[in-house]
Amino acid sequence: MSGDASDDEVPDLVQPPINPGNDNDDTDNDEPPTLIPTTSSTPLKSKVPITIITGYLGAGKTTLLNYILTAYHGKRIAVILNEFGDSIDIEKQLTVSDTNSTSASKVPFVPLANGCICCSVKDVGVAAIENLMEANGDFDYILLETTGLADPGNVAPLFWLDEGLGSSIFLDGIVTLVDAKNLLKSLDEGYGDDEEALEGRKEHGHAGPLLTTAHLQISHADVVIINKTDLVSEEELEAVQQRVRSINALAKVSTTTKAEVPTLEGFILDLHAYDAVSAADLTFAEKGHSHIDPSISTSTIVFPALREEQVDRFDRWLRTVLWEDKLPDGKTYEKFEIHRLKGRIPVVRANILLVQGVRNVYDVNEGTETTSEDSSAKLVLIGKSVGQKAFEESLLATLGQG
Ligand SMILES: Nc1nc2c(ncn2[C@@H]2O[C@H](COP(=O)(O)OP(=O)(O)OP(=O)(O)O)[C@@H](O)[C@H]2O)c(=O)[nH]1
Ligand SMILES: [Zn+2]
Repeated sequence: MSGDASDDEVPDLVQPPINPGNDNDDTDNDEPPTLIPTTSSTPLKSKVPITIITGYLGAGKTTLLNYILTAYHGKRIAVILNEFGDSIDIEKQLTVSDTNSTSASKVPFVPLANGCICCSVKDVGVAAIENLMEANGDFDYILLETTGLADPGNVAPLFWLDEGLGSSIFLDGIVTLVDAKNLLKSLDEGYGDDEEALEGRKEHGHAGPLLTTAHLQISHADVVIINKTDLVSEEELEAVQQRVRSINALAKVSTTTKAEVPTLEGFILDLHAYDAVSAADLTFAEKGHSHIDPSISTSTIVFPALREEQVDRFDRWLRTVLWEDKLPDGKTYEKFEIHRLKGRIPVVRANILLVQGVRNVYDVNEGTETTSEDSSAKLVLIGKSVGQKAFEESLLATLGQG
């Protein structure tokens, strides 16, 4: 091991200077993202994973939660329902809880069997959840069920935080439930997406093929569970699977009835989807080139391993693409949008770089493998218009190889 860190250290989790999704006026019901000092007397504890569970109304989110709570013994799990002024969630509490059901709407926390608790919150955020944990003791795992219309791309960056912030939780992964019977219709027509939401998305440059909440929930997923398979024929199920894979070739896809997934650990829980990038993750994505879905697709750029002096240029390319929504180095291109990004970028005579991104937040870490001369780099992009040739041309031009 070389003792001293080189001065061009790989950047930590990088966020754009201004978060374009957030207006910056100080609404006073919003807790500021305070840094939590790590110097307190609390002994070092391991961080608690949080899994975000999304999926449209009735897709089977609560069914999955109940299944996990029954099947995943030996862990204290906190279930958090993100209510957003949605009355349905009171019902959810009742479904999940097996005690205290009558007072569920008054008491924020409902104790569940096997030491789990359930609560319903309006403002999801690290501070809110850390308060919850403080008030209720330690938990081994947190499951956050979002409302059916939530865009996971807005929720994920709240929990995907830099080590330096000293947070006690970390984002483990996003699990999206889809309803086998209704998914194709939802992707083609939008579901429950009110006019306003669709108009809003158009204003954000989503003209052209319809980009629905169903797309967003699939494109950001680490795991997609196609539930309610009992309601469709084999052919219908096959079509749904293909459509899901064409949108997101990085996600693991499985099919279930009553959300009964074959295993939990490593399959929907404890994924470490935001800190690891395995070669296997990218291999499948590289093969998929179908563009069945008109709005969102997965695309892989393969390019030669970087020389050390190209690492900064690569980072500049990422910043321009993710923060400015532009392809650097002057090529004409179609307007695009990146939801998720993963890459393994070997650097000649140095360690491999592992790249992770969700929307405009990204992270580059050094892996342990060193690079052989002939290994190539792979960058997988999920989003709108990510299949265009201009991506590769722009990247190679920025690296000085074009
Ligand atoms: N036929 C069939 N019904 C299912 C399946 N899984 C769940 N359901 C039923 O579908 C309904 C909705 O399931 P939930 O788990 O409440 O779905 P949800 O996504 O939590 O719904 P909301 O919280 O309302 O958004 C319930 O009546 C379930 O019993 C399945 O695989 N097949
Ligand atoms: Zn539910």
